[in-house]
Amino acid sequence: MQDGDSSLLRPEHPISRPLSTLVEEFGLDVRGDIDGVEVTGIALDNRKIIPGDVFVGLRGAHRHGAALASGARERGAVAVLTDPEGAEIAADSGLPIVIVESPREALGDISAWVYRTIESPPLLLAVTGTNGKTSVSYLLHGILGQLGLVAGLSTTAERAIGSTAITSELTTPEATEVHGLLARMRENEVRAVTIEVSAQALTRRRVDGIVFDVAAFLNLSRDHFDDYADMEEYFAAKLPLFSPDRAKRAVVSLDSEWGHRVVDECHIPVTTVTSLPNVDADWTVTVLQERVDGTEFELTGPSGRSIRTSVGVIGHHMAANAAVAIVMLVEAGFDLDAIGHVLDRDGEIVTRIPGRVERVSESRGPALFVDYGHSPDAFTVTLDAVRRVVEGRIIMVFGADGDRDSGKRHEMGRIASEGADVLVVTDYNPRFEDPASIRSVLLEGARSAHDPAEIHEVEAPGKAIRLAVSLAGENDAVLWAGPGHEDHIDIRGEKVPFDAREEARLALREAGWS
Ligand SMILES: CC(=O)N[C@H]1[C@@H](OP(=O)(O)OP(=O)(O)OC[C@H]2O[C@@H](n3ccc(=O)[nH]c3=O)[C@H](O)[C@@H]2O)O[C@H](CO)[C@@H](O)[C@@H]1O[C@H](C)C(=O)N[C@@H](C)C(=O)N[C@H](CCC(=O)O)C(=O)O
Ligand SMILES: Nc1ncnc2c1ncn2[C@@H]1O[C@H](COP(=O)(O)OP(=O)(O)OP(=O)(O)O)[C@@H](O)[C@H]1O
Repeated sequence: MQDGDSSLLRPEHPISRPLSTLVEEFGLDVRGDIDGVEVTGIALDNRKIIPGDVFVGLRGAHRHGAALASGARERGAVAVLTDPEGAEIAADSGLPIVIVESPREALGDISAWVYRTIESPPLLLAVTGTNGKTSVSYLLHGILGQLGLVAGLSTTAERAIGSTAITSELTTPEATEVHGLLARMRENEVRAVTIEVSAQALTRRRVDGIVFDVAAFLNLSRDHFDDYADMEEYFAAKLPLFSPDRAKRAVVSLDSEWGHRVVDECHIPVTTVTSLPNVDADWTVTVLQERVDGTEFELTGPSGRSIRTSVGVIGHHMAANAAVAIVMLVEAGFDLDAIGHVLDRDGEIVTRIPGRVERVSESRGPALFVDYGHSPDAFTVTLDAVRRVVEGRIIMVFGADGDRDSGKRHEMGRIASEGADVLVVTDYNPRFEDPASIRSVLLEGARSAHDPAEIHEVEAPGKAIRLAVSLAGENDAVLWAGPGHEDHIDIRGEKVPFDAREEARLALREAGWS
């Protein structure tokens, strides 16, 4: 598995199709000669072009992709697909130009045509929400494997076919890569695919050309206010996933108020789930036991049918995530008893969720969890989960993403300070921002708490985790929120290798805890 490796995002044995047929079927305009031109793939980054590809030139924030058409031709592109502005820009590229008014709007269907992904698709599952998408996707992937299916996965952390995986760049790949991945999965006889769908992916039409069998809505809370003006706009970006042209059925968690809005406003059959005691839903999850190594729960559905099992991760929220995964499979046509049978056989949902409250410590010494939480709600939920499984203090290490929704930082600091006993505020992906000013807002938030925690500031994350471990006693817990599965820190656009889980293990070893 390699960062930037996109090998799984296109078929190994592509099917060649005449460009003229594409042009005819989609009623597109053409400049240049396309007679005899055969297409085997499609890509919107000229660096990822391989011979036989159509290069899609999109207008971006920094450039018009069509300006890079000559480079695409050098790598073997057979044509450029672009908008009227791009057609002018790419005029001298030496490639035939296919013109479409709005390439993003057409890209899903065109990519589906190139890779023939509409023909006999696998079972298609989608997961959206502010928090929990990656976790639910891995839980689905795990149960599908336990049921004996070859399963495929696309998440923030990895794209995977069975046990082969590559590191992800975006949460949801662009439409060209989504369909390339589906084609690759078909070659590998994948029967069920789970795709994590971000709000940005819906806004940017990355999952067009797909009709999901079941789509789940998990929750909505403050995040991504750099992409969306407010919660209403953020919600409006998510809602289109629950329309008949995108999904056949919905599974909606009523754990956030926004779930009720999805139920009221969507136009496909809906099944509801909740982990809250006083909310009416089709399915209810009850947490039976919370341990440092996992959570046991019971899920009860219509006519009292129930299932009792465990997930090997801490937290009420993980039981709620697992419940959504199970209900999605029931809605997809799997028998609840068959699911119950494999879970009983294996003793739990067998999965590995990278960097989501992942315990990296051993049985001796403080419990150390590395998490991907980077929103106020994720902090609340994980701190609550840790508090319920440890007797001692919580020492929390965290920072905040640079160049991402700066308005949430104060609240993150306050929540951390109210939920933990000791804070170590550090750096996390400063990108092009000044890391000291990110920390200062987090610290301000932390100091504004009703009953503030003991607060430390340590710039370097490696030193921060070592301080946290040195402050922790046998019965305490260290929660490192932010880096999760990531293997680098982004400093001014440079990806500096940094693996928080590895650093945390080292820090424990150096402190004599393993
Ligand atoms: C802000 C944003 O949406 N940026 C996206 C955008 O980049 P851009 O507008 O800066 O593109 P650009 O650099 O102007 O380039 C224009 C075109 O030229 C192409 N190009 C560019 C350079 C080059 O050398 N060769 C080349 O062909 C690009 O592929 C693009 O098509 O177009 C690129 C190609 O499609 C995307 O990869 C990129 O996503 C960036 C990486 C991103 O971070 N997106 C975020 C907003 C995002 O989508 N996040 C969500 C989830 C987040 C979450 O839940 O936490 C996600 O699904 O990942
Ligand atoms: N059901 C949930 N409700 C609230 N918070 C959750 C839930 N599930 C997970 N979280 C928190 O959100 C963090 C991110 O989890 P996960 O990666 O599964 O979500 P995500 O929606 O995929 O986020 P991202 O798109 O940023 O990867 C977790 O590490 C945890 O702190």
